[in-house]
Amino acid sequence: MEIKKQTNLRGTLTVPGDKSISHRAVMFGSLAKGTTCISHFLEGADCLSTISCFRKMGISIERRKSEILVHGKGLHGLSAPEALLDVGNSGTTTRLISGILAGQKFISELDGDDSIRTRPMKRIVTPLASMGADITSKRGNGCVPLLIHGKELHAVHYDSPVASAQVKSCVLLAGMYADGVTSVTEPFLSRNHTEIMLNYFGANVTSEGTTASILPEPVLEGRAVKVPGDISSAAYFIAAGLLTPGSEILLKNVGINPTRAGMLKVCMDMGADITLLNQSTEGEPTADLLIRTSNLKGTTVEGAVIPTLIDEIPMIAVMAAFADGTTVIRDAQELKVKESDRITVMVENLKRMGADIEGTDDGMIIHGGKPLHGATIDSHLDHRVAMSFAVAGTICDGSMEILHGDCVKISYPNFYQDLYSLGDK
Ligand SMILES: O=C(O)C1=C[C@@H](OP(=O)(O)O)[C@@H](O)[C@H](O)C1
Ligand SMILES: C=C(OP(=O)(O)O)C(=O)O
Repeated sequence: MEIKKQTNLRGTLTVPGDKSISHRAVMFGSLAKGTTCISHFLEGADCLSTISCFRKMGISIERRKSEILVHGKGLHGLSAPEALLDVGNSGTTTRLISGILAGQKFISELDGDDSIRTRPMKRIVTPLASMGADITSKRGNGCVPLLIHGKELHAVHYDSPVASAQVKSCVLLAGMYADGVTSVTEPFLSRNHTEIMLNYFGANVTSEGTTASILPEPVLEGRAVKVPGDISSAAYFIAAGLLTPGSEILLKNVGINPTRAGMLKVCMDMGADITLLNQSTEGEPTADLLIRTSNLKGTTVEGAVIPTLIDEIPMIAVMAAFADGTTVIRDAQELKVKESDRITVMVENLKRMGADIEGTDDGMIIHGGKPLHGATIDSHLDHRVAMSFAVAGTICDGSMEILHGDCVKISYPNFYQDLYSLGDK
């Protein structure tokens, strides 16, 4: 994929629906009684993997032009899948569905692509096993393929060593099938979409600090879910708008849940001109984001903010390379176990562009403001890496090529069309 330089980004953009919320709407809709109607659903490959898994367990899911209809069968309505469940590239599908499958009365098997086959699943197998689940990593390496024999589950309190919404959600979902109150404490608060949406569907989830608890056997009712724009997708246009000279763009209806919106805080710390308009606090909070070209300066990104912007760090690293001064990113060791090792891959590719960057065990140190030029970038089939460098390519001089650039289909199928929709024609 060849990337062209752009100037004067102007206009309005609606980014695709939130990936995390789209996955959950399909899953919880499948376990609810009645029909769940999902609007602005993300038609990315990851969310389509979730649809395919639930269809294989007997759930009828209709894909209409502007909405998805999930005809749920209740908490105990899934049927044994005839074939293995293909989770594709999606960590969210794998970890959340495992919590559900652990409590079923049937056996199931999960497998996916080469990337998901390297991602750690012990982090969910350990708490699920403590609840009485029977899960085996078929290759004995703690990764998929996973074989799950559904069992009667016991309620536990789980102290998670990682701030991960996928681990938290997995345990809470298993807790729906347990014999008492199940709770999870995490070191920092991760995204709380599961807690919000399960309650909306009729479950009883309470949150106190970094602990979330769920009562068993909820009666979930089908609902209308309006998926907000994905702030992780908006991140590319926030960065492009801030860094491209002569820009003023409006990103409509973006989710700004505080457990997800750390990118906005970091941008403000870097000196960004961002205005929040039309804020709504009904359900998941949303706003329109007005982005204007800004002179950015370096900052420090660490601690509790990390889980609230974990997927945006590749884009933040690129912004930091264009900003003046030094940016330090710490406490982000989770980046090593995403679709690629995002510390190594960002450092390797930013160096190719001429950046002064160094990887650390848990992040990066970027001395910004060096002249950057186009390069051949290896996305390592990681959608966030491809999109971050595509944005970089619209700003820097010289030709930029992204290898395996089509991996953007995982979370943003129309990314390149949208990227070129705002610049001078
Ligand atoms: O729960 C979710 O929807 C997600 C949680 C995060 O993963 P972790 O839970 O592994 O941090 C994030 O990186 C992923 O893109 C989506
Ligand atoms: C890490 C990501 O997703 P997942 O864990 O669902 O594969 C991501 O989208 O950046």
